Amino acid sequence: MTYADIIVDISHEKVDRSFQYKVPEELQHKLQVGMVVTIPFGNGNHERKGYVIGLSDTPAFDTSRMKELTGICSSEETTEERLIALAAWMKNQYGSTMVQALKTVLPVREKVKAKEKRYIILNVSEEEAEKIAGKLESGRCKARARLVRALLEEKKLDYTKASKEFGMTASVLRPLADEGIVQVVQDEVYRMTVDGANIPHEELSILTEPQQEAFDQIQEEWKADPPRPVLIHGVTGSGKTQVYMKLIRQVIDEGKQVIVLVPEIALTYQTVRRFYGWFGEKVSVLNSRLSAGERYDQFKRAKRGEIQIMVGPRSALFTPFSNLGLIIIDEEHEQSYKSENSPRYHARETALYRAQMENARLVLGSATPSLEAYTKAKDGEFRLVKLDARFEDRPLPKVSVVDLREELREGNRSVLSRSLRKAIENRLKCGEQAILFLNRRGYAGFVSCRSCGEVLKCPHCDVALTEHNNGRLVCHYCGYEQPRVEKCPVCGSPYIGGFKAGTQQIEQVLHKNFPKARILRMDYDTTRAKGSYEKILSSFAAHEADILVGTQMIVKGHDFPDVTLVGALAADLSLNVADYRCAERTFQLLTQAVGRSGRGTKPGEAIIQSYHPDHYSIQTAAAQDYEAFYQEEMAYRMLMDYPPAAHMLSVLVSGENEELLEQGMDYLAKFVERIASRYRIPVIGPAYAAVGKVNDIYRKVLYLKHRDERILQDIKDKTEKYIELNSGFRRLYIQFDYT
Ligand SMILES: Nc1ncnc2c1ncn2[C@@H]1O[C@H](COP(=O)(O)OP(=O)(O)OP(=O)(O)O)[C@@H](O)[C@H]1O
Ligand SMILES: [Zn+2]
Ligand SMILES: [Zn+2]
Repeated sequence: MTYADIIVDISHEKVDRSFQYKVPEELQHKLQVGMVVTIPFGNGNHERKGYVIGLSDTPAFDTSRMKELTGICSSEETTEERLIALAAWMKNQYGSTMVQALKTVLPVREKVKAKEKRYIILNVSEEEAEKIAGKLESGRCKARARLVRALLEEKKLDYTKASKEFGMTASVLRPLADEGIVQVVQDEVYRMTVDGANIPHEELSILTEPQQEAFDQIQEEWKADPPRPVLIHGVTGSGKTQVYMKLIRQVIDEGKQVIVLVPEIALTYQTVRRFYGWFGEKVSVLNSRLSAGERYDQFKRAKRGEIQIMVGPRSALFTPFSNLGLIIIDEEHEQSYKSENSPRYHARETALYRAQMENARLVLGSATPSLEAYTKAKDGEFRLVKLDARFEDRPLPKVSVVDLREELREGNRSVLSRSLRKAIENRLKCGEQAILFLNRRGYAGFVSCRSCGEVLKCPHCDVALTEHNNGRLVCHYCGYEQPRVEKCPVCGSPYIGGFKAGTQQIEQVLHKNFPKARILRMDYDTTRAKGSYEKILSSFAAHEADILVGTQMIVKGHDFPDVTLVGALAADLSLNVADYRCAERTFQLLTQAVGRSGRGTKPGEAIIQSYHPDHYSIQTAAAQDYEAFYQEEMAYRMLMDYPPAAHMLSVLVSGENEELLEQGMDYLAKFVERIASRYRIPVIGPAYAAVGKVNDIYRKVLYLKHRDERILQDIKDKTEKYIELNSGFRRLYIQFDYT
C-alpha cells in the first residue's frame, strides 16, 4: 500500500500542515511527488485540490480513519508541480525536511505583511566593541557581553533568533541600545527601488570578434540534443556581460524566460540600471532584503507572464516561470551561491537540475571558475568557452608580489610596503585612481607570527588552528587541541597572536602619508546606512576620490576605468581559514582584485603584499594563470580526497545544553560509524564546528568523505531516519551539508 502526504494550499503560510491519504491501487504507479491530486477534504468531504509532497509505504496513523485520494488532476505539468519536484530533489540531495525545502522553493505568502525582520547591528567600530565586551565581561555583565561578542562574530543578528537561541531579552538589549553601542534595524539596508520607466533605453553593444566567437560556440552547443551546460571562462574585463546580454535577447525573442543569478553584492544600482536600460519593463530584480511579501509579488508577476527576465541572488532561481529557456549564473565561483540554511543547496547544482527538468539551458561564467565547474568542463560534462583577452586587447595588469617579512627585516613596520607607497604616490601625481583591498576574510581566531608570518596549523589536517575563548587552540576538522603558545615555534619571536589591523587603521595611515589624497572607505561600518554602499561606489566612479580602501566588497565585478593601481594588503590572510577551500578563495579574491586594475584605456598595475609570497595561490594569482592554479589545487584535493575529487557529507549538531549535545553527538557518531564501517569509510570528528562561537550555543560536526556519491547519500538517508525515529534528538538542531 502507498500513502501520500498532501498539502492543500501551497501559497499559504502553513505549508507544513500536510495530510496523509491512501493511494488507490490503480494510481500507485503513476503518482509522483509534485503532482496535483483531488482529495475529499474536511467534514463535508468537499473535493479539493492538493499537492503531493511525499510518498511512503508506512501509514502515519490508523488507516481505518484515513481517506483515499480520488484522482490525479492534470496530465500537463504545472510550474508548481515542477517546483515541488525540485524541492523533493533538494530534500533528498542535501538532507532537510520537505517543509524546509518547500519553503525555500515556493513563494509562501506571509500572513501579516508588517512582520518585517528585525536585526541587531553594532553601532560602534569593531575595535571599540572589543573593548566594550572586555569591560562588560570584567564587570560581570555576562549577557550583554555575550550579545556584543555575538555581534562581533556575526555582524548582524536576527532579533528573534537571538532571543530564542541565547535568551537575549529586552533588558539586555535596551541599555546597549541606549548607550548607542548597538542598534535595531528593519532589514532594508540595501533595498533599492528602481523605477524602470525613468531609465532611458539602451542598445546592446556590438560584440567584438572573440565575444562573437564565444557566442557562436554557445549557439553550436545549443543545437545539440540535449545541450550541455556552458562554462564561460573569461578573464577579468573580457566582456562576459555582453555575451550574456545577447543570449538573453535571443531567448526572450523565442518567447521564453530567463533567470540571471548574480552575487548579492554585485546587485548595485548600476547593474540594475543596465538591465532596465536594455530590457525595460521585461525585467524584475530580486534581492534578499525584500520581505517575503515583496518576493511573493515579484514571483506572482513572473507567473502571470508580466516579466520575462528575473535578476537576483540565489533565491531568484525559484522564479515560477512557466516556459523557462535559460539560467545564467554570473561569477559562478561565488560562495554566496551556497545556502547557509537547510536545505543547504548550491545554486549551481540546483540550477542544473531545474534546467534539465524544464529543458532550459544553463550558462555559467567566471574569470576564476570554481574547481567543481572547471573539472566538469575538463571532463566534457560542461562545454568550455573561453575569452582569453580583455576587451579591445587591453593588457591585463602588471603584478608584483612584495614579501612582508622582508619589509619588516628592513625596518618597515607600516601596513604599506615601500613599493606600494611609491606606486600610490605616482597615481596621485597622474590623477589616476587606486583601490586598496584588505583581505580580511576569516581573520578572526587564527594565530600568526608578526615576525615571520608563521601560522599555527593542525599537525593532522593542514588547516589553521583556531583560538577559542578558553585560550585553547582547536582544529575544526579533526578535533585536535593544544594550549596557546607564548613563542613562535619557527623563529622564537614573542609577537605571536591574532591579526588585528582593520580598514579604518589603513585609512588613517593613508591620511598621514598622503594628506592631500581624497580617500573613501568601504567596509561593514561605512555601508550600514541605507544607500551608503551606492553612494560610495558612485562617488568613486565619478572620480570624487583618489583612493578607495575596503574589504572584499570592493573587488567584486566593479568596472572603474580610471583605476590603474590595485594593492592587496595582507593578501594571504584568507589562506589561514580553517577550510580546505582557502587556497581557492585566496586565488579567486586576488585574481578578481587584480582584475579591477587597468580596465579603461590606461594600462594597470597591481601589488600583492604577502607573508607567503611563494604559495601557489599567490604566485598563480599574480600571473593571473588560472590553469596553473587549477593543476596545483586539484592535485591537493585528490591527495586529501576533498571535493570535487570526492564528495563530503557533514552533520552539524547544535544545542544550548553542552551535555545534551555531547550525548546526542555520541549516539549519532556511533550510529554513523556503524553504517560507515560497512563501506569502510572513516568518520572524522566529532569536532567543534568552525562557525558559531556564540557562547551558549555549542556546535559539533562530523565529516565523511568518499568518491562514490551513492554511498554518502545512503549514509545520509539512514542517519536522517535514525534522527527522525529517536525523540532524544528533538532538543538538538541537526543540519546536513552535502558537497
Ligand atoms: N563589445 C563591447 N562593446 C563595448 N564595450 C565593451 C564590449 N565588451 C566589453 N566592453 C567594456 O569592457 C569592460 C569590461 O566588460 P565586462 O564588465 O562585461 O567584463 P567581464 O568579463 O564581466 O569582467 P569581470 O569578470 O572582471 O567582471 C566594460 O566597461 C564593458 O563596457
Ligand atoms: Zn615566527
Ligand atoms: Zn586537524
